Amino acid sequence: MTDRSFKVALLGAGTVGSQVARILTEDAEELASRIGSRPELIGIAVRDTTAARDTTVDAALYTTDAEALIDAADVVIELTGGIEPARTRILRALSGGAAVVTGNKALLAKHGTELQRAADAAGVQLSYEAAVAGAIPILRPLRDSLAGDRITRVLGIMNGTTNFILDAMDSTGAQFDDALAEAQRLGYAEADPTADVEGHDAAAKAAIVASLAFHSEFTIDDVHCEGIREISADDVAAAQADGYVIKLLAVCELDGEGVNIRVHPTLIPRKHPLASVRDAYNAVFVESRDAGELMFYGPGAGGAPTASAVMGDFVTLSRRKVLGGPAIPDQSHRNLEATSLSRVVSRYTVGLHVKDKLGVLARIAQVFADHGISIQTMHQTKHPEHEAGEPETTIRIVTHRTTDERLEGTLAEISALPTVDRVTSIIRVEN
Ligand SMILES: NC(=O)c1ccc[n+]([C@@H]2O[C@H](COP(=O)([O-])OP(=O)(O)OC[C@H]3O[C@@H](n4cnc5c(N)ncnc54)[C@H](O)[C@@H]3O)[C@@H](O)[C@H]2O)c1
Ligand SMILES: N[C@@H](CCO)C(=O)O
Ligand code: NA
Repeated sequence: MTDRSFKVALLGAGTVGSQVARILTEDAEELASRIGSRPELIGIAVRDTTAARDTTVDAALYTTDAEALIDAADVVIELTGGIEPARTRILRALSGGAAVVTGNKALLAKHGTELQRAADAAGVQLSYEAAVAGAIPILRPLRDSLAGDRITRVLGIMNGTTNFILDAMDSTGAQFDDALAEAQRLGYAEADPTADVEGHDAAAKAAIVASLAFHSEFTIDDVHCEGIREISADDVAAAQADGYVIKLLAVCELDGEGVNIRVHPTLIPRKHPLASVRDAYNAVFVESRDAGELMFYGPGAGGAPTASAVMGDFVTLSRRKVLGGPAIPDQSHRNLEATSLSRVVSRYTVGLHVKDKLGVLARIAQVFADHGISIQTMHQTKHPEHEAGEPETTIRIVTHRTTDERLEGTLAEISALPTVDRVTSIIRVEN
């Protein structure tokens, strides 16, 4: 079997692409045995062929002519990132009959349907395990291992940078800015960490996960997204005092006839399995009708770990190519709609900065009651006796379950009270 070969084109030789090139080169024999045919790396598309690179990879493979490479390939591995020209190149590969592996979450979360339709039309495989939670096998478990079950909810820590920051704040009491600087120093965060910190990276991954878990088509525009920039050391300390840890969670859950998809900072009990996910690790917690609760854990980023996921897809679809099995077509037959956040029911912690005066607490509690929100706990920080001026204090309220809409109305009224200075934080609580 291994005397036959097939042609592989790699697009991009950055953090992940360079690791894929290394594995394709170093493990050529082993891969040929696993696939049953020899993968021949015919070229690596880069922007600059003269840049310094890994010497284990044949320098003659680098080219700037991505299109010629794609047209000659049986399998295309896209690791350049961004929307264009990645989208056009993947469509070109698929329509030309090449199978495609990509880790491009930004592209999939925007144009996944278009790419899947192009793959279906050509009868070729499109695989993207690396796009969500790096090395962690999560997309194929959702699509294949759980194909006979019914998933009800997925909770995920799907961004390594923000988990590193929140973990540093939790374990050292660091402020957000200092933890972010440390994440940048260690190379976890991008030079421009906006997509990580604002939750957009996790939102793209949530859209991809929700599409597979609920057999429907969702894009990043269907995801409600809040980042972690507003989380303070005080929020983290208050969560700790109550037995919680703050994580940036991606939540995808059945909501009536639809699916609610959201990314936001969340308090989770310290005994929840997701609470123990430290540093830049990722984890995805899946709840389903028959399997019950499953957790997938591991490195969610980095060159070699992400290359492992790319290679897993590569070997799997190459085997299918060699053995002649059909590609797995689009699985979005349920056509569920994304639902609005306003009716999602959740518990909340609310921080308020207020005047420390007779009747303030009672007045605030009354507004919650007027809006039908039940308070679980209310905690007031002791005012330092030595401070000059009108005494002020911080109160922290944990609510029972309510809707986002109802909480918004309550806080609008509370913010307008003359004794209330400002709402310092609103964080959801997950059980
Ligand atoms: N780095 C990770 O931890 C990680 C994890 C999961 C998924 N991903 C995804 O994998 C992909 C690659 O990520 P990365 O970290 O290797 O990025 P990177 O920026 O390190 O590498 C991308 C490379 O592609 C090159 N490139 C960009 N446009 C090109 C073009 N038009 N033609 C040829 N080359 C071009 C760049 O010069 C760069 O060398 C992205 O889609 C990313 O979202 C990365
Ligand atoms: N910036 C991403 C890389 C992996 O997708 C993260 O921090 O998780
Ligand atoms: Na993965």
